[in-house]
Amino acid sequence: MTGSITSQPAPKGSEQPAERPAAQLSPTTPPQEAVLPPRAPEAPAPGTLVGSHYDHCFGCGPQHPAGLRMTVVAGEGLDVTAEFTVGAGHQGGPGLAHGGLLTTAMDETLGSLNWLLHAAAVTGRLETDFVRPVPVDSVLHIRARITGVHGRKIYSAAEGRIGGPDGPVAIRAQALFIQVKLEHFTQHGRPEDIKKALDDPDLFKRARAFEVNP
Ligand SMILES: CCCCCCCCCCCCCCCC(=O)SCCNC(=O)CCNC(=O)[C@H](O)C(C)(C)COP(=O)(O)OP(=O)(O)OC[C@H]1O[C@@H](n2cnc3c(N)ncnc32)[C@H](O)[C@@H]1OP(=O)(O)O
Repeated sequence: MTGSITSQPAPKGSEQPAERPAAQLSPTTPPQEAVLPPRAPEAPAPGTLVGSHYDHCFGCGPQHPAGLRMTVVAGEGLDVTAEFTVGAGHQGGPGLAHGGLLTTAMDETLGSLNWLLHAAAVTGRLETDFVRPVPVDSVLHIRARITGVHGRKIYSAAEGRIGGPDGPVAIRAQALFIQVKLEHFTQHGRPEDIKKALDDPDLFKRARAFEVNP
């Protein structure tokens, strides 16, 4: 049996106000005062891999057993490119990518941009528009760029295309990342994972660098 959603009259007192408030900018749109800073001296050279920030990250960790294992390449400016191959294990509808996983791929790519500023930052807000379905076996070609920085807030945007790097857009995303100090991880993360992470000499080097230059 198929059902349909019937419209009910709104309860008394819940009517829309006669005048709508003026359209507001999305919190992922940089304010006028935002700037585009230069790449950090430590930023990966254009054309080179940005590198995983944590071996067990679901998005980029090479040791994650079921993660997306994404690799991201630094662009010439405050931009990166990445590819995500949609496998059979990534399905939502039959033969189609799950939207949440596509969002994860966008989040991971957008998060990689912060390395170009040598900033440790976490996603505060992520908005996605799913423009067309993405079939299993497609490669999602993602291009992402920083659109502005204001204080601790890093604004960015990305598109994911299918059928080639210049193919039609399948997904768009805008994000607001917030710079955090090392304590964000050490205070909130599961202690055994924090200990393991701090024991990793490479990660520790990066984390220390953030601590002295947050
Ligand atoms: C030992 C191990 C070392 C590891 C070294 C590795 C380092 C590199 C790891 C990178 C990892 C990336 C991984 C992939 C990307 C994720 O998946 S990150 C995981 C998902 N995100 C999270 O878990 C974040 C959870 N949220 C939080 O912890 C806190 O809300 C935040 C985001 C840190 C902000 O809290 P806060 O520091 O107290 O700052 P707060 O004053 O609330 O906000 C600052 C500003 O941002 C604005 N803001 C904050 N949230 C929002 C929002 N949702 N919407 C709009 N505006 C907002 C505020 O309004 C405020 O604006 P102003 O007043 O300054 O104008």
